[in-house]
Amino acid sequence: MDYNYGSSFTLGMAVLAALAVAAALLQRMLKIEKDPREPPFIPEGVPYIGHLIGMVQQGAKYYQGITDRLALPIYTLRTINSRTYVVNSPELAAAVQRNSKTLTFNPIALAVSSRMSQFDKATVTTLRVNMNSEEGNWGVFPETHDMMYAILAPGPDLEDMNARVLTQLASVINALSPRQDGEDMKLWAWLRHTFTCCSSHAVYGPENPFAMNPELEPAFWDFEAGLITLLVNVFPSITATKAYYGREAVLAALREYVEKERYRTASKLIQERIGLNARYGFSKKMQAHAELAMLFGSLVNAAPTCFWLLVQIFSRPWLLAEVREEVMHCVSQESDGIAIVRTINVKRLVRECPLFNSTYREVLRFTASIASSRLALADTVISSAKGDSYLLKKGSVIQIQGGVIHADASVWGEDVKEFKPRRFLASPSAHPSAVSAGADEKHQTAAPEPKKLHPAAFRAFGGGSTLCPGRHFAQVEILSFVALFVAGFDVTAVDGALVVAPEKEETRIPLGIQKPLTDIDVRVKRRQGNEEVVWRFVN
Ligand code: HEM
Repeated sequence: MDYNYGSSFTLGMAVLAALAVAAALLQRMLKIEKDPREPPFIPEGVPYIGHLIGMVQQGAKYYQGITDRLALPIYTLRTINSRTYVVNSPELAAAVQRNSKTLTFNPIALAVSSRMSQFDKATVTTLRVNMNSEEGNWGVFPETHDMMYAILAPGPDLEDMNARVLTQLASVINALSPRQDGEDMKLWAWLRHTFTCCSSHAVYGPENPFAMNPELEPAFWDFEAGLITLLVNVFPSITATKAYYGREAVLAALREYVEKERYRTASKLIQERIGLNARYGFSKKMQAHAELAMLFGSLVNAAPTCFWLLVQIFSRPWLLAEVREEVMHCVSQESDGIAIVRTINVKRLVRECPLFNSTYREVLRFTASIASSRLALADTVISSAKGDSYLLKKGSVIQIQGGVIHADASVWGEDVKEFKPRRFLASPSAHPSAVSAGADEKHQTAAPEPKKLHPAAFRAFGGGSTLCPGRHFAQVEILSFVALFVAGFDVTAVDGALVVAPEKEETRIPLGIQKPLTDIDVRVKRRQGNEEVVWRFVN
């Protein structure tokens, strides 16, 4: 007995000792040296993983909750043995963007895209070479970046893409019935379909994957809806079934697109992308997989932005009347003896319609709660013009929380929660205090000397070296489409009442413009005198 007791006691002691040593080792491994110059650490409920649980469970709301409690311009969240710095102020966002040599996006892009696009090992190795331009401007990442920004900047290549999308959009709208009683439709579903077809035609050409495989569209949107769970990558075929099979279908269609060289009729952007990846030795399969992220980026934001812009304008008669007046100045008319042709001048829409463009930007402020991410390649001190400075340690992730900045009353004014079409009226960077407080939204006017809004405060397109290169194309497709509705159509509820904006879908981790939570039924009717009009765009 004694012997047995003694041996189990000894065994118990040994196990306890082993556990104690393991715990001490673990604690040492997980210990992170805090530097007083770092942004303040936010205590976590559960040691090491409390913030991770919060981020996964609450997503964007977790960050907003911390800001509501503490209102810090920047803070640190400890995540196991690493840290995430969360940036909430435009001044510090600009400072992060300025330090683009050490605070870079590409390692994060590589991690996400290799998972999303299922790159093989050889491709990941190729992508990694000189990824951060350490040895000059070569390598897949640096060259793709420069090529895309050049092609999508104002110039002949962009004009070509614009012309392609405008022809498509006009033909969809011209096909709308001239019947007296109009056409009823589910607005979100219709816009999503229209933009999937027209934008992919403009970017990927007439033989784009959706044109060749009409059943692909629902598969693509299944993939889009479940992307975050898919990226977590824990038994994705079970945990994110629809997204998983959606991605499989899109990847198969992209492989066929590359295999059959259907990109030969695509925009210069896609021809150059595929050519560049081929030069760097990507297999045909990987050239196709690399297009998944581009397809995603070019499709997911235009349709919801267009939805909100249409709904915000058509739900306010005063706004519709004023925007219509602006837009009609950009419309010319001729008759070919058979039909009346009305042409919308797109350049004038962008330059000469201040309220329309201000409403567009307010829609983006209101619905884009996107975070920009960077990885610290070296210890970096960032300082704002206000004189505060912070140390960001090597190996940490930095997140600029666009949604939190877009909802910050100290940046936008006390009316930050309201949708104010005139908010951006005084100038693209005018401070919203330009809008006289107290007046109703119709009668607000731009003040004579508006306080400047910080250039990094408007975050719908990100900022710095990763500022969305597609923003010019997006502006043209969205403004043109909505302008045509404003000029030639009435959009109401099916009973003729004003349309009412639905709630926004509160996805936990928004990857783009928030979508409507529910679709709305609308009646689209040609305006009197426009029944037989053929619409065109000139770019
Ligand atoms: C309303 C529409 C759009 C919105 C709100 C939007 C927003 C964004 C945002 C937030 C980023 C990341 C910026 C960052 O991390 O700092 C981005 C990147 C990007 N966008 Fe857009 N985008 C839109 C339309 C488009 C379109 C139509 C295209 C292509 C034709 C496009 C192509 C891209 C590309 C290629 C990148 C990656 C840039 C890089 O890797 O550096 N976007 N966009």
